Amino acid sequence: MTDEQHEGGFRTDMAISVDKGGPRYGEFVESARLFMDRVRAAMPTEELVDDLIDELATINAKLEAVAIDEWNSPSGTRIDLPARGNITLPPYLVNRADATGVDATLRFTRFHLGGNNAAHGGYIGTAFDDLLGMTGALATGKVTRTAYLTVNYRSITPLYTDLSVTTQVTKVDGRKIFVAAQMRDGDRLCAEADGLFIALNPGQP
Ligand SMILES: CCCCCCCCCCCCCCCC(=O)SCCNC(=O)CCNC(=O)[C@H](O)C(C)(C)COP(=O)(O)OP(=O)(O)OC[C@H]1O[C@@H](n2cnc3c(N)ncnc32)[C@H](O)[C@@H]1OP(=O)(O)O
Repeated sequence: MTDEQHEGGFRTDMAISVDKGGPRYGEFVESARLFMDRVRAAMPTEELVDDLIDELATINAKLEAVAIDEWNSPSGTRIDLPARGNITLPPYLVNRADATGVDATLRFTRFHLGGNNAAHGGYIGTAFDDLLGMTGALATGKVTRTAYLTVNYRSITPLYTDLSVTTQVTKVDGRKIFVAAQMRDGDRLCAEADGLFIALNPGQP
């Protein structure tokens, strides 16, 4: 897909894929996630920091050599991988997805730490935004964009725990898709959200 073909600010066809980046792309993304966790948890010596800067310069140069535009990258389009292979998103697995809503399992790790072993509220909002955007897309067959998203934090959201996220379409009114979501640790409600997503018109920036 070229820049001209994507018709506006978001993909019109979502450009989903299962093979870009090859069979070990998922392992690569998980290694990058583990690296982010390790950085967050590290108390390195000065010498180790020197070493790591050099090693990372080599890795970053290799990745710079294969950089590609957002419309064609595997990140965000690999629907066979957690969070579509997008390291920006907290890793979730979709268990069910249809026009009425989505059920997913999500696990926050050290990278997503807010404080006192609990997840950062911004990452909870990020997870809701993406899964509700997916809900809007599946409800309409179109790309949708967040108009508003309200998050209520009801109880502490733990790290290293399988959390369930459930989303529902509550109302569709033309281009407006009203949605809701809940994040639970077992039976305990950790956070809930409601939002409005707007189906983009063709060519809309
Ligand atoms: C199983 C695997 C499948 C995989 C399948 C792939 C799935 C792949 C998923 C990807 C998931 C990514 C999910 C990321 C989602 C973002 O994060 S998007 C980024 C964050 N959001 C933004 O940047 C949005 C910025 N705002 C805008 O661009 C524009 O304001 C909007 C939201 C597009 C609306 O503008 P517009 O299209 O010109 O529409 P406009 O005429 O203003 O409003 C339309 C209607 O909505 C109402 N409205 C608009 N905004 C509001 C508001 N804030 N409050 C109340 N009403 C509002 C208007 O009043 C109007 O109502 P009516 O008069 O029709 O009754």
